Amino acid sequence: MTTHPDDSSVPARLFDLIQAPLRWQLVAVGLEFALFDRLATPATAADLAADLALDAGRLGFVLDALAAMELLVKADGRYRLADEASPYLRTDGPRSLRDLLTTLPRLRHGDVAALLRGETADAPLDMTAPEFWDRSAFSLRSFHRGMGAAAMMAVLESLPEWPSARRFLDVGAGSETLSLTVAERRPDMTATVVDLPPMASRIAGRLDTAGAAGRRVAVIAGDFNDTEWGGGYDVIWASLTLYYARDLVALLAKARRALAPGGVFVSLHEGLTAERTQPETHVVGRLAAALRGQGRSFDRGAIAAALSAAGFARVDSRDVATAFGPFRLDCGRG
Ligand SMILES: C[S@@+](CC[C@H](N)C(=O)[O-])C[C@H]1O[C@@H](n2cnc3c(N)ncnc32)[C@H](O)[C@@H]1O
Repeated sequence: MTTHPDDSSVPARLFDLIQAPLRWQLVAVGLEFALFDRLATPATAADLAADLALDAGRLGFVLDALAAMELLVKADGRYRLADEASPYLRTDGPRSLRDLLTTLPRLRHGDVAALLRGETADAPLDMTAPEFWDRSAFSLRSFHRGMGAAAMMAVLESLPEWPSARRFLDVGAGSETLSLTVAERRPDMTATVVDLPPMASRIAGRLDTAGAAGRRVAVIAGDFNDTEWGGGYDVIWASLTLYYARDLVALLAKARRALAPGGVFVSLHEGLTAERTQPETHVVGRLAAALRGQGRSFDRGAIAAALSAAGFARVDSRDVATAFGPFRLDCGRG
């Protein structure tokens, strides 16, 4: 979707950046006007403009630009949602990223100059408000359904312990999606998620309507630092959540105690390198949060070192490429 994908020279990258905010705005406009849902069936700009009370000529420019980005296909003057984009951009798509796309930019984008000057350009997040947790839950579920769970399942299914695993624990799960996928794919397994009470209640609500697989997923509501997790887990998973450990080594030691003999603790987090200037996805993506005083990224090797300090006899680490950036996988055994 970039102008010159083969040219990574500085001028080409700078020129491309002029377009980047426009690309994002086009997607945002597509969501705001439900263009992607409407174009599940082909329509002309005039058809759509009449429905939306917009000017057909101007709408045509927007639709052409979305077609240039290969999110729409234009043929004989009619536009339709590209097949490849459909599961992600339709509201009812099985992997709809709509909730993620409408919430995450509010956190990631910001007035960098104002934040740099120390002016608080945005209202602080109110973690006591139900709306905060609703938005987080919708955003995380969308992230997990659209891309997170697929990448995480690929990691889990690559573990040598996975075929014989029976009990799975997801610490700081954020949604039921990963555990439900485990339960659906593996009728011989049960899963447990731990999350803070407001998130746990939203997860439990979804599981209630998730049928037989949902009944094999248990929810523990509480702060993972203090709550009892039970024990005997074959695989304990923690992704993008260890920032909230009060004492990382103590939390990992707790995970180790909760493992069954032969079990494995698996962490998937960024691992910053090059003096915290790489990978770009995480450094730039988390810039606004960092400027708001919420910078929480791990350095590469930090989790592996904490696993050793927590008593794991064997720690293996490798890089994992995902649609949402490069990550470091750290596994603790023994
Ligand atoms: C960024 S999300 C990550 C969700 C998911 N693991 C993933 O990889 O996408 C962090 C999750 O950790 C949960 N969390 C944060 N602090 C927690 C704590 N002290 N105890 C339990 N869960 C916590 C949040 O509610 C949220 O669901």
